[in-house]
Order: sequence, then C-alpha cells, then structure tokens
Amino acid sequence: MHQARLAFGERVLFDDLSLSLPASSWSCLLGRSGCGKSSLLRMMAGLSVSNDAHLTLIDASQRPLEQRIAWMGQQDLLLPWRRVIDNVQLGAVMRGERSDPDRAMALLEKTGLGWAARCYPQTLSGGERARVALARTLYEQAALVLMDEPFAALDAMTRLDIHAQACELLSDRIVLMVTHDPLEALRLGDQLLVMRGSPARLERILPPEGAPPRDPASATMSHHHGVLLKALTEQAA
Ligand SMILES: Nc1ncnc2c1ncn2[C@@H]1O[C@H](COP(=O)(O)OP(=O)(O)OP(=O)(O)O)[C@@H](O)[C@H]1O
Repeated sequence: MHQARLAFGERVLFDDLSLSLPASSWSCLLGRSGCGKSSLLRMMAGLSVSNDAHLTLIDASQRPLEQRIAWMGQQDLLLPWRRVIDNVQLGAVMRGERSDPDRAMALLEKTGLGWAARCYPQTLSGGERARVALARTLYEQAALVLMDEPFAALDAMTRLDIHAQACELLSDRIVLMVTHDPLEALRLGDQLLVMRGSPARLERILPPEGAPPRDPASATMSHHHGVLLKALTEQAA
C-alpha cells in the first residue's frame, strides 16, 4: 500500500502512508482510538471514507489487489434467514456466481462446525457464529484478508481457540487485522504496527520470537506486552 492519505476538511489523519504486507503473513494494526485504523482498512477495502482520501494498493507484481480482498468485521453479519452453509457461500450468491456447497461444507468442517451446516445462525453461540464468519471469509479465497476487530466480542477462552484456528486456516493469506488488544496482536502478529502521531505514521514493533499463535502465558510475552503498551501510550515524537 502506498501514498495513503485521509483528511476530513482541515484535519489530516494521515498523509503519504506506506505499508508493506509480506506474503503469508499476519500484520496487526494498533493505535489509540480515533487515529484512523478502521478508516485505513475501509479505504483498503475500496469503501468510500472521505472526499479527501486515496491510496494505491498493489501486490508484489505491481497488480491492483482490489478484486482479491475479503473482509471480516466485529459484527458477523450473518443473515438470520439463511442457513449456516448458505451464509458461508453468501459472497458468491451476491455476486451472481455459482456457489460451491461442497467447499463451503469442507470449510465448516475445518472450523469444527460441520454439524451446524443446516442450522440457522440464531441457534449458535457467539463463538460458533464467529467461526461461521471465519469460514465465510475463507470461502472467498482472497489474497488479502482485512479484519477489523473480528474477535473483540468473544470471551477470552473462545478467543484463544479461534486464534489458533484462524492462524492455521489463514496461513496462506496476507492478513491485516485491527485490534485493540495488545495480547491478541502479540499472539498472532508476524508484524506489529502502531499508528500514532498527527498526521499518523506507522511504527513497527518487534513481535515476540516464535511462530504464531504464541502462548499468551509464555515468559517473553509480558516483556513484549510492556513494550507494546509503552508504544501505544507514549506521545508520538
Ligand atoms: N465521515 C466522517 N467525517 C468526519 N470525521 C470522521 C468521519 N469518519 C470518521 N471520522 C473521524 O476519523 C477519525 C478516525 O476514525 P476511525 O474509525 O478510523 O478510528 P479508529 O482508529 O479505528 O478508532 P477506534 O479504535 O475507536 O475504532 C475519528 O476521529 C472519526 O471521528
């Protein structure tokens, strides 16, 4: 991503922001409330945010990425009148494409929800619904997956489970996730980015050693947690 700019009137949130997202990697974007994280993600998804907003999004071969993006937000946006398996295939249906129930079923099984394929979303728990949303995101086969606090509504234990599952199932994608939870970022991130300053810049923080999903109880985690919290609370230079 190059030359990202966002302003609302006189207020410039960021200008000339660049970001490189390596193949098969998970990047976590953190920053104080209101610094522009969600707006940046929405712009990357091609959504209109402001009249004074632009960015260039290209892959390593300089090709535009716009048509190869999937989105997972805090709300699962499952349609209550469609069964779980139909919700997984929703993107294809909405685009008027032929859907693939066998692939949808295989993804549900991978997320441990094969048994729920014929259920309606309102009969599932919050964690189960989040896993359906994850299966729907995977169904898109997108190169870039943008996630805006996708696990924020889940309890701590469910979150740990879904982290491990998401990490494995999204390992071949480029993931950029906005999160308010430093521990979640330290658990999942290959790259940690803190957005701060005015206009905002992106500061890279070294993640803990080892491959995600990292053990939140490990000895090095609390050290990295401290470093990340400091970066989040310090005023930008
Ligand atoms: N249409 C708009 N007009 C004016 N200001 C806006 C508009 N949309 C967003 N903003 C402002 O832009 C700033 C960035 O919003 P954004 O939602 O991107 O922040 P964020 O970093 O994701 O915050 P949070 O962590 O609280 O979700 C906020 O101060 C918000 O009020």
